[in-house]
Amino acid sequence: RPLLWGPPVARMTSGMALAEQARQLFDSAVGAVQPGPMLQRTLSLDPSGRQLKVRDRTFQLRENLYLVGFGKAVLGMAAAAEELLAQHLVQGVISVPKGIRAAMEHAGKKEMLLKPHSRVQVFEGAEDNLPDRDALRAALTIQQLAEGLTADDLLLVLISGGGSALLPAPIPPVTLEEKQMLTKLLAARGATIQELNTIRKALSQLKGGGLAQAAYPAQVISLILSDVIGDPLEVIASGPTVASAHSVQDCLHILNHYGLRAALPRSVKTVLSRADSDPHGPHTCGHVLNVIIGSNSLALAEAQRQAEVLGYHSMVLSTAMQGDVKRVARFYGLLARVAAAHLTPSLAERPLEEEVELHQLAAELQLPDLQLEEALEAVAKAKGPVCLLAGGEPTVQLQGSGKGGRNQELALHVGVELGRQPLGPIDVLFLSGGTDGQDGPTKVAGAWVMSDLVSQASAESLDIATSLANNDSYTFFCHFRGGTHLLHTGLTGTNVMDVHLLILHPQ
Ligand SMILES: Nc1ncnc2c1ncn2[C@@H]1O[C@H](COP(=O)(O)OP(=O)(O)OP(=O)(O)O)[C@@H](O)[C@H]1O
Ligand SMILES: O=C(O)[C@H](O)CO
Repeated sequence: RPLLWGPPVARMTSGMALAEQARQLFDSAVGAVQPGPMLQRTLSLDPSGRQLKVRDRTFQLRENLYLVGFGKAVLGMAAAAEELLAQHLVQGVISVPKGIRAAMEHAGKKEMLLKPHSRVQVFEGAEDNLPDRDALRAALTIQQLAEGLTADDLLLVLISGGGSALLPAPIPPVTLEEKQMLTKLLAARGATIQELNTIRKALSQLKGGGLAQAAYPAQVISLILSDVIGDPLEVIASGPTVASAHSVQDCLHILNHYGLRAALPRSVKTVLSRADSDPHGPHTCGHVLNVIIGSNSLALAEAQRQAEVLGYHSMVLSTAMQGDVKRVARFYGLLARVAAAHLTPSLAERPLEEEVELHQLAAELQLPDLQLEEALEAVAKAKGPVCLLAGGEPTVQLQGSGKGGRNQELALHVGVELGRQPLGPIDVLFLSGGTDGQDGPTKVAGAWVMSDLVSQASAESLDIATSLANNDSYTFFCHFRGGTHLLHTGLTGTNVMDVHLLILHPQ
């Protein structure tokens, strides 16, 4: 790929060349949160091979190491952990998504696969991110392993997004089907991941610190790849190694809010009413070390570094992008317009109205870590190509029956927004991609657009409004310019939400 390492950015002008660079930046973000490098950064063995260092803590190894894991990125994490610690590993059990081994083999990603004689037993389950019988079998095997440990043992727990569905262990008499149904209903009614996981914790034996308690008195080291904004330990995969702080009142409030309280199965009511009188109270986790080993901000930091190597002035705007994709797209459209005017103050009039709307929208979106002022100041000083980065997980209100994902839908909306405003002599590119490589139920990670999207689409007789109304962004991008605006990465083996890139390149 000569373009990727080709001439400096200042001499690159064509859209495809910019797209190549955007793709390179996206790849560098994903590369920073690959399981192998992340584990190697976190774990190290002393020269005798008998002491395991995890950040600033040390643990004695004497063939006493066990491993469990659950989540979409856990196969590669387990492979990397076994590579490093094989001589001490007694036994392991992981629960990973259905078909992931075949997909990784197919993609030639050997580093994501366990060796043929691995001591780690693999369960695949939770198709469509819903708990199922296979995931239940995995959870019971993990629970048995944890319960059999002694004070001399060390349990390494590998956790990533998707872990909740891959570790279902409902508290009797709640059944798997009841839990599945409740999870589905809450998700369909728009419950946030915090709300969803509060309910999951209340109904589970292993979530909310339950796994850590099952492993007691063994020492527990939990290595966590975050797929939740703000990296809250108790929310990611429903915090199986984190003391739980939710109350029954919280659960009832959530169930009420989504109109589910009246129709609750008797079993769920029974478990919730018992929780209030639990004599042991919340789990304690003094024997646990929880470590976040990767997150969206780590991925963005690497993309920012890489952008600067390529000659861009680069800034991270936010790692907490959330809210409806249409509003997030409007935000990026306005930002592009205002930033473009800052880059060419002599040519463009200052877009005061847009600036006011941009700040209003930023306040409404409530992005806790947004660096808008700082970014605009940096752009004003830049006098050259600029790359603004953000991450998070906007939401799509599904109305149509088309095929798409939130990244492709966001990119399509941003393309429309970019077409609304004069941007002056500046090439603008926006890219949105899911770091797991799979945007919704499609085979691509996302898409990229430039400010000529609307005119190009109409030249190709493609109707953007209809595609958007039907949530059909994937079909749109498959046709648009022969599919060249789709971001094909294949499954990446990691998962730290989405990455957004806004490039402004003076012509
Ligand atoms: N046709 C569609 N158009 C746009 N978005 C869609 C469409 N179908 C599904 N989605 C969105 O895809 C998302 C689910 O896909 P995906 O599995 O990538 O996300 P996820 O559940 O957040 O998992 P992860 O955190 O691993 O990315 C939901 O947010 C859903 O609204
Ligand atoms: O598994 C889960 O609960 C979600 O992916 C959030 O971590």
